[in-house]
Amino acid sequence: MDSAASVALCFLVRPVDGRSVRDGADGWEALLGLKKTGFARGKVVGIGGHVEDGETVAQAVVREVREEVGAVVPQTELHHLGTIRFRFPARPAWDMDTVLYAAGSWEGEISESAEIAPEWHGVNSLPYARMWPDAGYWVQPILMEALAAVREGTAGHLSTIEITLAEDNHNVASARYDRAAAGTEADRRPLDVEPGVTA
Ligand SMILES: Nc1[nH]c(=O)nc2c1ncn2[C@H]1C[C@H](O)[C@@H](COP(=O)(O)OP(=O)(O)OP(=O)(O)O)O1
Repeated sequence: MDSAASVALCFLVRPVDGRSVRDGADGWEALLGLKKTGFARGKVVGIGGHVEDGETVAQAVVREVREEVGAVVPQTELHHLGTIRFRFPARPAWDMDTVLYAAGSWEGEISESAEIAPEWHGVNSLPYARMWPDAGYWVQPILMEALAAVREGTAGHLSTIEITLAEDNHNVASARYDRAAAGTEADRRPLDVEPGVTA
């Protein structure tokens, strides 16, 4: 049985100061965070975390964003972008199935928490040297999907990404990125289902 943990991440995106929502990718930045505690401490990561018992995936990502960086994202503002399967063959307890979202609208100020120091980065100038080595395979393409969803409201593509970590649980053994055929707007709705239940 696949016992990977259920995790959800949300990329908040905004136009760079003085730029318009119609600008190309150079005019946009995304919220990442320096992990200060526990798993992946010292790495720059996406904002999010584990789905807890009794929560839907969408409820979990809203809660994690609020806990980690203080922003309140209405579930109606979540754009579903796809899923990443992180596999750690040398440490299967760390396996994660991670649902990806974007949001371009939220309430409250972004602020630091005990777990995360938030950092805005241009979507074309990501801090790869401070991220997981696998970030180079998937973060930028996912942010392009995020921009399409948030800026243009297009249905876009749902992505399925498979990252298998090397024996050191840090470097990449293999990476695969599949973009589904462009979906419908309905595919973009928040995944309002319990973890493990197929939407
Ligand atoms: N290879 C990898 N590359 C990457 O970029 N992010 C990864 C990754 N493997 C795991 N992650 C991310 C997905 C998820 O957001 C996070 C899980 O870390 P944590 O255990 O810290 O989760 P939580 O923030 O939920 O912690 P809790 O608050 O204890 O639930 O790590």
